[in-house]
Formats: sequence, C-alpha cells, structure tokens
Amino acid sequence: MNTKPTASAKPTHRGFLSDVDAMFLRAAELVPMQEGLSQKIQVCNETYITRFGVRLRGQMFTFEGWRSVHTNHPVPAKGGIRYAPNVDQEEVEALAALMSYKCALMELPFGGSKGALKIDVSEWSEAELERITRRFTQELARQNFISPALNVPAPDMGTSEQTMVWMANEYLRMNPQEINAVACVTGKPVAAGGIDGRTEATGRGVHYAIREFFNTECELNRTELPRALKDCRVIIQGFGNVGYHAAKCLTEDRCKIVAVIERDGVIKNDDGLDIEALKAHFDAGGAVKGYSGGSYSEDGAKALEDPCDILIPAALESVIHTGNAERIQAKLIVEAANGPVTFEADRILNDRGIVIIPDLYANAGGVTVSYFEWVKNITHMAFGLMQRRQREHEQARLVEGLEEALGKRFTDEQKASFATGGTELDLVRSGLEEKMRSTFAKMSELREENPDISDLRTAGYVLALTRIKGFYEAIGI
Ligand SMILES: NC(=O)c1ccc[n+]([C@@H]2O[C@H](COP(=O)([O-])OP(=O)(O)OC[C@H]3O[C@@H](n4cnc5c(N)ncnc54)[C@H](O)[C@@H]3O)[C@@H](O)[C@H]2O)c1
Repeated sequence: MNTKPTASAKPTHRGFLSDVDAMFLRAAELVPMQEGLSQKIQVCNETYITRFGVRLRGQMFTFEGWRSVHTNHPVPAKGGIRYAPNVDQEEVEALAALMSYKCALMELPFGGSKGALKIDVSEWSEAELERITRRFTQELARQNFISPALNVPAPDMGTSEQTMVWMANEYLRMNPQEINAVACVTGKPVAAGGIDGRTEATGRGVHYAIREFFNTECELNRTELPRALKDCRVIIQGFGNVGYHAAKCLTEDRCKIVAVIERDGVIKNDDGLDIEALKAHFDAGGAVKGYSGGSYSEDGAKALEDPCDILIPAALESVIHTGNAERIQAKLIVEAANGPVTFEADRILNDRGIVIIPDLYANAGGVTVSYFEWVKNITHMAFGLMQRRQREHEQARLVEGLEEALGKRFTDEQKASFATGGTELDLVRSGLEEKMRSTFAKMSELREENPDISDLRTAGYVLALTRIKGFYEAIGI
C-alpha cells in the first residue's frame, strides 16, 4: 500500500524538512535575535531511533520507530505519533519543528515533539497492533520519550484513541506509582482519562479557523470568495479523523462538500455529498469507491485542481507542489494536514492571490484540546463536574436576583426548570473556539500592521518565533 500521492509529480521538491526550515528562515529575518539564537531554535534538539523486535505469527519481526524533540523549553514536549509505511527521520523532525511553532503560536506551555513507527497498519490485526504498540511504548518510556512531565504523544495519521489507550496502559504498568501516569498521552477515550471533544478537535478547529477568516474584516478575504460560508463549495483530501470531522463541522454551516479525495480515488457531487452516508460507506470498506451518492474517478490527486472555493488538504504533506500549484483553482486553501503545501508552491500560490490558512494555526485544534486533557489529568479534576457546580451556583444567584426583582418566591419545581444544559463538551468547544478566535486576530493584525508580512503563514511564524525567542532570553540562553 502506498500512502504517497501518485499523480502530479513534485519536480523540484527538496523535502518536507527543508520546506519547514525555509518557512522558518523567511520569518526569522523579521524577528531581531542575538547571534546564533535563530539557528538554535531551528534545529531539532534530539531524535531517538529505536529498532525493536516483536514475536508474531511464529517469527520475529523488526520495527523501526522515531521520537524527535525539537524544543523542550517548555516541557513537556508535545506532538503526535504517526504509523505509516514510508515515514522517515526527516519527516518526523519536520513535524516536530512544526509542533514547536504551533504550540508557541497558540500560547500552549509545551515544547515540540513528534514520533513515528514505520508500519503498514492494514497488514496487521488489532491484537498484533496492540502488541507492537506496547513494545514501542516500552522503548519510548525507557528513554523518557513518553512521560507526563517530559514528552506527551497524541494521535496522528494511522493512530487513534485506541493506540493512545494501549500506550497509556503500558506506561501505567511500567510506572504504577506515578500519580500523573495517565497524562503520559492525550487523545485517550473519555472512559480512560480522555476529554470529551478531543476526537473531533482538529476538524472542529479547522472549521473555527475558517469561520474566523470569514468573520474578520481583512483585506485577505476581500477576494472572489463568496461572502458567506454557506455559499462555499469545498474539496477535502483525506477522510480520516481530521478530514471527516472538518467536513462534518462545515456542513453544520451549510457548506457544500463537493468532493472527497481518498487513497483510492475521488468521489464528487456538485450538489454536496452526504457526509454521514459517505462515512458509513468508507468505514465499511476503507474506500470511497462504490459510494452511490456521487460520481467516482480514480485520479484523486488531479481533483485537487478542480474548481472550488475552499480546498482542505487533510491527509499528507507536500501534495501541493510546483507541479500543480499553477493549476489550483481554489481561492482559499486551509492546511488541515501538516505541510501539505511545499515552500515553492506557497510562493506560487501567494503570487496568484490564493490565500492559505497555514497548518501551524489551522490544525492546532488537536493540540489545544490535548492541552485541556493534560490539564484535566494532572489536576485530577472532572471538568464536567466543576462546570456543573459552577453552573448551579450561578443559577442559584440568578434565581435569587429574579425573586428579589419580582418580589415573589419560585417553587423548587420552577427552579429546576430553569436549569440549562452544559457539559464537558460545551466547555471544550468554547475553550477551543476562543483560542482559535484570539490567535486568528493576532495573526491577522500583525499581517495588516507590518508591510513586510503579506501572508498568514509568515505572521504565524513571526508570532511563534517571537515567543520562543522570549523564552530562551528569559532563561538566559
Ligand atoms: N489527528 C490529529 O489530531 C491531527 C492534529 C493535527 C494535524 N494532523 C494532521 O492531519 C493529517 C491527517 O491526520 P489524521 O489524524 O486525520 O490521519 P488519519 O490516518 O485519521 O486519516 C488520514 C486519511 O488520509 C487518507 N490518505 C492517505 N493517503 C492519501 C492520499 N494519497 N490521498 C488522499 N487521501 C489519503 C487515509 O486513507 C486516511 O483516511 C496529517 O497531516 C496529520 O499530521 C492531525
């Protein structure tokens, strides 16, 4: 199975890590720093490589995995773990660097990290994946590359809440007396110490990012885009965790998802796809082919070039490159995936007036809600319970005020009927929405005020680097 895009080759592409470095350097020129600091921030601090054996099907299989820490100021370092057949060290280091910039941009108190295991998950049964994951966790834990205080993984491509709960459980078995052990990973199922709203968080964050873009008065959205989100036609690449939830949330705002591109091809419907029906079909067979609510074709990568208002790459890095950037017809690209646009393609698209909402902001919903989960775990607080108590308290005060104003007493029955809804999920969503709103405002203001910054990506990097620089300066390095 090949997870790399097959069509539209990348003629002059120099690599994902070089692209992230080039984006960093473009922004670093705009942030005054003492000599040498820029290079210190840019490089990845350390990468742990592990090759371990697991006895399966009567023989020994060797697996290769990585965990990179790009920055560990502040700790813990945070970032997903990817399971993919053609991942390599450079990809992991590029993703770890992006995590540092993302956490700094979102003002989350985490350094940046990322991990990967070279594996084709479709070749292994669930029981086998559990054994492999537990062995991988042992290797990472032994070297402190998984730890609630030092390094906290989360799901990414090819991994899920199931992978996270295996990791958390294995870590707990190795460290039974560690009071915060459950905080060693985020993205766990709610029943095992997770937080409501984490599974949807990255996709929902993508939705909030797009909403902010439409709601903010700025020069960037005075393009040929429709004025309202409900009139937008959207193409999404990747129908996994991020792509599906982004699609689902956008249909809440009545956007039309006119195409979904997957590994096996693309499914299109000009009137808008029924996302839940497509999801049921995809979950059953692992492919969009055969879904009756749209027309199918095999050349998925080509469909990135189809006319639409918003293009959301939510699968792989480097899918928009010098080989197809000139032909992209979307007016807005929202980077739900990490690194889907190469450095050179970014330049071409900016020159063509196509707006990009960059990865370090667009997909930051996942790590933001991971932060809520980590805080919930280390404080040993039940968010829902806290909120219910607070709500009850506020409601009691409101009732007292009303009684005084009206000069009458309510019955217990009447008081109970005033109770409103409100759950951990409401709290998580409103916290995420607020983070996405305030960060977009900061990026957009910086771009408008600074004539040297013409795009949101550079604005995001400049904000992130300014904060990381401040951290190094404060601790005296
Ligand atoms: N999961 C998160 O919380 C999170 C957070 C931030 C960023 N991201 C990024 O979002 C992207 C997707 O992650 P995910 O968690 O949704 O992964 P996932 O494994 O759940 O889904 C990825 C989907 O992409 C599809 N895909 C693979 N190759 C493809 C191709 N060539 N063309 C079209 N589709 C293809 C897969 O079949 C799968 O359905 C990655 O870049 C990841 O780093 C994820």
